[in-house]
Formats: sequence, C-alpha cells, structure tokens
Amino acid sequence: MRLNMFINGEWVSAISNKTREIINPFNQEVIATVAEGNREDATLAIAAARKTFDEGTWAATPASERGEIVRKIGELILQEKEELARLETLDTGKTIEESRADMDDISNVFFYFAGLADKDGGELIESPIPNSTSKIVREPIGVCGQITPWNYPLLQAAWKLAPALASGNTLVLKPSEITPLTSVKVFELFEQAGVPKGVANLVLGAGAEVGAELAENTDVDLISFTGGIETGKTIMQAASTNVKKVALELGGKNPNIVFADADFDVAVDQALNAVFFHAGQVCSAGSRLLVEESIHDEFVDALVKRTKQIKLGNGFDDSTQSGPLISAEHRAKVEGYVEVGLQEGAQLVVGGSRPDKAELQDGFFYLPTIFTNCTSEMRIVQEEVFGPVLTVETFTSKDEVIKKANDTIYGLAGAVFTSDIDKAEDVARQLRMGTVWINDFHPYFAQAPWGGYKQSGFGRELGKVGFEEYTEVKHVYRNTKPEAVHWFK
Ligand SMILES: NC(=O)c1ccc[n+]([C@@H]2O[C@H](COP(=O)([O-])OP(=O)(O)OC[C@H]3O[C@@H](n4cnc5c(N)ncnc54)[C@H](O)[C@@H]3O)[C@@H](O)[C@H]2O)c1
Ligand SMILES: C[N+](C)(C)CC=O
Repeated sequence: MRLNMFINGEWVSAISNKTREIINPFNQEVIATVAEGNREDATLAIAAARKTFDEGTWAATPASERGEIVRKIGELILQEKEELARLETLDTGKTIEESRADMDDISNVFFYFAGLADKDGGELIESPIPNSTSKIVREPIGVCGQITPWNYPLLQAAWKLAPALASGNTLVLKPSEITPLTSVKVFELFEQAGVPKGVANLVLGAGAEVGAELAENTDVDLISFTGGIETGKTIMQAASTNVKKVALELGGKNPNIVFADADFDVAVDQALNAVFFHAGQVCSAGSRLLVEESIHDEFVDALVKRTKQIKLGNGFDDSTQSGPLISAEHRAKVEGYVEVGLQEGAQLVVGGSRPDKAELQDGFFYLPTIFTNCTSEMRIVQEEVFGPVLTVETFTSKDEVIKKANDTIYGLAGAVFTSDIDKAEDVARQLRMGTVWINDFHPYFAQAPWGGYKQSGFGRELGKVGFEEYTEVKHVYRNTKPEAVHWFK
C-alpha cells in the first residue's frame, strides 16, 4: 500500500519525494508506505485552502447543499465501514470491534453536523437605538489547520472535519504521522461525495514540520489541535504569529469515584473498562480510582481478579479484549511511569511488566497494571501515563473525594458511582471537568460537547457549540432612518 497526500484536489507525493513506513503495532510489520511531507508541502496546502476560501464559492454555497455533501460523506463511511475499521485496527492495534464502533460514531458525527449546516439563519435582536435593526450572523472563520493524534485517528479527525466543512470553511488536516491510513481513505470519500477542489487538503508528515507550519502560518485562521499538553503549549505560542483562533483538546488524569453505596459489580466492571479500554490510551481514561475506604479491599480484590482475565492479542481475533500499545517509544514511557510508581512507594498488585506469552513478543504489549496505596503527591497520580496503569486512592467523605478528584492540572472527564442520586449530582457539580458521568464511564456522542477545563484545553468539539467553534460571530446594525449626527458642529 502506498499512500499520498491530497492538495488542491490532487493526490500528490511529497515535494522531497520522502516516504515513511507505517508499522502494525501488533507485529511490527510494515503495512504501508506513505508520503512524508514537510513545511513546503504544508505551505502549498495552506495556499490552496486560502485561495479557495478567499474565492468565496464554498462559503457562499447554500448551507443545505454543504450539508448534503457532509451527509454523503457519512453514508460513504458506513458503506466503507469494514475497510476503514480494518485499516484502523492495522494502524493502531485496537480491536476490530472497537474500530467498527468508531466508524459508526464517525458516520454519526458527519450526519449530525450535516443536519446543523442549515439550521442557523441568524438572529434578530432588539436594538436599543430607535429606527435601527440589529442582526447576529455566523460566518465561517476561514482556513482551518487541524492536527490529530494516533489513538482515535479517524474519530478525532472527524470531530474537526465535519463541522469545518458544514460551516463553510476550508481546511488542512495533518493526522498523526504514526496512523494516517484512515485519514487518507476518508479523503478519497470526500472526493466521491463532491467536496470541491481546494476545500479539504491533507498533508502527511511530522509534527515539528507539517504541524508547526500549520500553527505558525499567517494564512491559517484557526488551529484546532488534539494531542498532548506539551505540544498544545507549543502550538498556542506558535499561533500568536497572526493571533489565530486556537482550540486545544489535551490530555487528562481522570478520576473515577466509587462510593460504598454504589452497585458493587457494576462499579467494578465499569472501573475496569474505564482504565483498560484501548489499553488505557484514551484521553478520558479513568486512570485514577478513588474508592471509599470501607469497600477498598473487597473492590481491589474483585478488580485484580477481573484484570488478570483481560486477554491481550491481535485486534483481528474475536477473542482479543485489548491490543498492544502504539509504539516501542510509548511502551517505554509507560514502563518508565511504572518504575516511578514503585520508587514513590505505591504498591503494585497486578501487572507491572510485559506479558510473557510467545505470541505477543513481536507487539508492543504491556500488562494491565494496578497500583494501590497511592497518594495525591505521586507523579503516577498527577501525570498522564496514557497506558494500562490504574492508581487507587481511598477517601472517607464526599468533601475529601471532591478535593482529591480536582487535585491535578487536568480537567477533562470524571465519573461518580453511587446509588444516592443527590450525592452524585452534587459531586458532578463540584468536579472541575468538561464531562462528568454518573454511574457510567466513557459515553460520548455527536450531540454533546466535548472538551476540557483547566490544562485539558479549551474550546469544545461536538454538539452545537462544536459547530459554532468553526464560525465567527458578526453583528450587522442597520440605521433605517439615516440622518446627520451633527456631533462636530
Ligand atoms: N482531549 C481529547 O479529546 C483528546 C483525544 C485524544 C487524544 N488526546 C491526547 O493526545 C495525546 C496523545 O496523542 P499524541 O501522542 O499523538 O500527542 P502529540 O501531542 O504527540 O501529537 C499530536 C499531534 O500533534 C503533532 N505535533 C507534534 N509536535 C508538533 C508541533 N511542534 N507542532 C504542531 N504539531 C505537532 C503530532 O504529529 C500529532 O499529529 C494524549 O495526551 C491524549 O490525552 C486528547
Ligand atoms: C475523545 N475520545 C474519548 C474519543 C478519545 C480520547 O482519547
């Protein structure tokens, strides 16, 4: 498989002719060779998006027509679901069942934003000035740079692509250099759906090259980034060149609070899923378990028992419950954190090493790992590991657990398990996080906004507000009885 970039309606290789090999994290086999763009390629793509936006045709296309094209993309994604899911599993190692679910979510995102495209007809407001009218309209921002991570390659791209297209912007997408396959495929579907030339551009390559150009280039009006906190800070600084609008979807260190009155079996099952789904490589993973002291021992015992049963393997095997980590570098980072946890005095109760099964030796596997005796000061409690590592802390009161749950720099998501709904609502109100789940973990869908408080970022994706992120707000004031003001006599 050899894959190119899509710039100004053409499939092109990199100007430098460089390529990159894409590796299957399950067995380290090369699954594709893709064009490796750099700043020059990114500049070309930005110029195409700029010219196309400035010509004005796409923004002036009736919103219902843009919506139809976006809807068509959703339909094509469903038609190509099996192939897209296959590519996503090859590229990330996640189970094929997860990839299929991602494709369903992704098509829903395109359907949702297709539906929003023509719903905002502007708003007349009451002007306080006699003989005047006042109207609020939303317009596309312009050229959008979009940078995405490797853990949910197409899903994170879809959250940016669908609203940008539906609202009349032009764009340049830079997917993670490790996982570009589904992004390339979806740009083929854009062509089939009738996205006009120059509206959507795809540049492949490293963050420090292509991503940095998108963030710095003064022809880009908005930079929307999903990824790690340190990259987010760099992008925020780079975006100051032309004071471009910035949206950052960063990491999390998400608390999962379990009160003693929660349904025990449900809470155990959900705690397991919260942290170990997709090998913990989820921004909103419930990697910090806060369990009420009176049930701690019983809860941890049950959790450890279930954790030992998680079957690691090839994402294409139906019996596999969890795939590998994304890369050797990433596994080394996770291993480093486990070492830190041990040095900090946390107690390792399960996992803490690579699996020893022969059939897993070629992949970047790591065993689901649980530390107890954890405290707020520990680095493994404060920092995002982004792997299958759970820290367990205890609490004895609602106030204590709220304080502990909020005590990191992050504010992406959290959950509370209890049978007392008033208590749950009170905790939810006091958590400083963009999403709070009550008696559940992980649900997200196109209708509800997603994003972080504190250093988990700013801006929102999905929902009506995720559409509005891609628009500027304009106030149009009209004097219906113009006359001289005679201010200067
Ligand atoms: N909040 C969310 O919704 C959300 C969703 C998914 C992932 N994440 C976060 O993403 C992180 C994991 O993803 P990652 O390892 O790919 O993150 P990363 O920050 O290393 O890379 C993300 C993207 O940024 C690019 N990039 C790297 N350096 C750049 C630079 N200097 N300028 C511009 N672009 C640059 C990369 O090439 C990649 O495309 C985790 O922290 C995770 O929590 C957040
Ligand atoms: C936003 N989400 C949960 C789909 C992926 C986070 O890594």
